Amino acid sequence: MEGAFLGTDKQLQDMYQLCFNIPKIELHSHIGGNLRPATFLELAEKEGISVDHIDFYNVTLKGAFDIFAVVGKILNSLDVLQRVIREIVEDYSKTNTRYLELRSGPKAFGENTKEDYIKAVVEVLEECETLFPHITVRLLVSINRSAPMESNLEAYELAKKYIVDEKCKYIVGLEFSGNPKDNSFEDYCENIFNPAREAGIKISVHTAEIEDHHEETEKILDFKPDRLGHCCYMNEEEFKRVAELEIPVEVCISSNVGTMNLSTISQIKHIPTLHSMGCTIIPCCDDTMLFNTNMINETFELVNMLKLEEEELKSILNKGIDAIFDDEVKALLASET
Ligand SMILES: CNc1ncnc2c1ncn2[C@@H]1O[C@H](COP(=O)(O)O)[C@@H](O)[C@H]1O
Repeated sequence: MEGAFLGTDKQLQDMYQLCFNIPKIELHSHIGGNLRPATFLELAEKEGISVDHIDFYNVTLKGAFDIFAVVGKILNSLDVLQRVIREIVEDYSKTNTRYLELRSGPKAFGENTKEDYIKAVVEVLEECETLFPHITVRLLVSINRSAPMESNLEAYELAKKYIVDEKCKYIVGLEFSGNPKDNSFEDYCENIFNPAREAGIKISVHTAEIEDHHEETEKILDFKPDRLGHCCYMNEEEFKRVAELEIPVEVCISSNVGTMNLSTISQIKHIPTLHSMGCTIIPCCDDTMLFNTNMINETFELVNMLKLEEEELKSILNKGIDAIFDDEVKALLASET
């Protein structure tokens, strides 16, 4: 594998093959951003919703939230939700992803409640165990910074019910996401994240996805989530704290190129910085549909970005196993590698 970065065709092919073969884990994957493109177009047509305003070749942060607005209209029943999840799991399984933590905010469709949404996810994940036996799939319940507090409180109560009271193996934590321009992490600590932590619920937080959010970043690092997502716009002090606190970071290369308005992957600096400081980094897709990506691609781009040899890649992926939220599966995956 040595010299793969000089980039002869054979070396690149070998590295790509390795990125396919190597067992992968995905810890940052939003259901609403992972529809198959064909399914998205089929559903939009069925609902008579125009997608002409969407530029799929250049998805920026604004473009991403334009797409989520459309997804919110077409992903409008439990049947569609279950179909979408089945397709997502099948596609991840085909990329040799062995463990997948999906994330989503529960929604009420028509007569159905948000709890019905959670039940439908659990039901289809159970079904996927038979359909796609080589991949284990779990859910993080999203706390959405763009949604009203009441709606997030309901999502939290549901997460607590399924994780703590019912010990449902399919739901393994909370995550904080949504349009980073809306509200602040701190707004959700008193009613959601502090009690969640006390109840033993694991938490992943989108952090520094946009510029000049240092005040929020400080509060997030003070809280010390179990994992962070993105960390695109941190200053030196913040990177140092992530390293000292040993918080694993979900890194999403293709997504960052889009949301940071970059023209090439080589312009990404935060991932090499995190890596050079000894942080655990886990390559993830974020939204496969929006950023036209998959786990093989994200792994391959990480290898190129950090100029990794095969053993270094294995070591990064192995370290990531320790960051997954399902402790039982963690032990199983660790024993297999
Ligand atoms: C591009 N980077 C991102 N930054 C912040 N939040 C994101 C995101 N990508 C996705 N989401 C969050 O996930 C929701 C869609 O999935 P669900 O409807 O919950 O399944 C989006 O509406 C947004 O809140």
